Amino acid sequence: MDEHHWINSTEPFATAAAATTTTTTKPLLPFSRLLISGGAAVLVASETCRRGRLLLLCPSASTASPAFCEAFEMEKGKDSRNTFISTLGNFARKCLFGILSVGPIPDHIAFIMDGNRRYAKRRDLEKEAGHKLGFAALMSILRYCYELNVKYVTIYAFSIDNFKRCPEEVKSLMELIREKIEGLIREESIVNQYGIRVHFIGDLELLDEPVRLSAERVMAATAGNTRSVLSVCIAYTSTNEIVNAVHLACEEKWDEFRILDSCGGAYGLTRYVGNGENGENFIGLEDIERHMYMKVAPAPDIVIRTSGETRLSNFLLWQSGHSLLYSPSALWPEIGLRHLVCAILNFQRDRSYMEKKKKIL
Ligand SMILES: CC(C)=CCC/C(C)=C/CC/C(C)=C/COP(=O)(O)OP(=O)(O)O
Repeated sequence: MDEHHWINSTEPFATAAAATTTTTTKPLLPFSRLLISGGAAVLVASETCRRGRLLLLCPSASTASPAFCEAFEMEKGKDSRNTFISTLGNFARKCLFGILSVGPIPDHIAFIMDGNRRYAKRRDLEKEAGHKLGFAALMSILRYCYELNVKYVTIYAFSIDNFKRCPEEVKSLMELIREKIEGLIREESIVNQYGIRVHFIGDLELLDEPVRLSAERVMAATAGNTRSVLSVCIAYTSTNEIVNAVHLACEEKWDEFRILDSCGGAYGLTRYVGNGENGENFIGLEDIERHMYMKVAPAPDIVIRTSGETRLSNFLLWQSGHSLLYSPSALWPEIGLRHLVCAILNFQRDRSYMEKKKKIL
């Protein structure tokens, strides 16, 4: 085999097309390997082979050298082994989920994705690579959640405090987030596969325009999806959410108050400020909850924070008063099926304990 070239693309056809002009030596996408041998160029990507789309770039495959053909056959063999293992894995996961579903499945799981940069640092990678791997981990975990019929998933993607990071990091993270947001509505995306409605939660005005526009596009495109809900908290903190909700609730009441008062007889004043027993609270719990960004989902049953941290870091403070907290020591890119299963088992144990306790009381 003469040469191996690595190329940076997830699109097989785009990759193949790009391969004629662009190659780099960095293995950015381990699955995509371009073998150039004996005048034949073939895209040998496990992903691609699995979907049966193997692309020959040479004018005729018969021009390929024996070395090339041998390498090609080896890749095909490896691929069928991988397919077998992944089919077996899917089957085992289905069985496991069937057993788990005998007990109660949480309606809503929230994730604080912590540890992308530490993961990158430990492996001598760029921070951005850590975030990319974090996104890949997120996609797997979302798939497991939706396979388990978890109706609501919420993720902490970017806090208002994260804007204080160095400008280059914020810029590259925002660019990555924009790219990933756009990807959410591609045909083959998990959002389309599982009919997920996506909400972006937070003070979206703080985002750069391209990111905000992408978020709005995704919200509009998925507004008709009803199977599950994904809430992406971005430019979000709980304190900001609460202050904003109180502010909107006050404005709403103030408008009502003015309308009532304009009818004469200080009607608004009597109703809200109080007249003996008839007086109502100016602002009640429901008035605030109606204006929370997170009104799109019930309170989370479980909050999972990776990297062993047990702080909430200004995430869903209003909503998580009764949530079970689960904090595996794995960094976010390392999160996997076992962590999700452990969290759900903890939830099921806690639920049955709470039910027993209620009966005793
Ligand atoms: C759907 C969508 C757009 C998702 C965005 C996904 C994504 C990868 C967001 C980055 C989240 C983030 C700041 C993680 C925390 O790691 P950290 O930087 O705090 O790492 P550290 O804890 O090691 O410092």
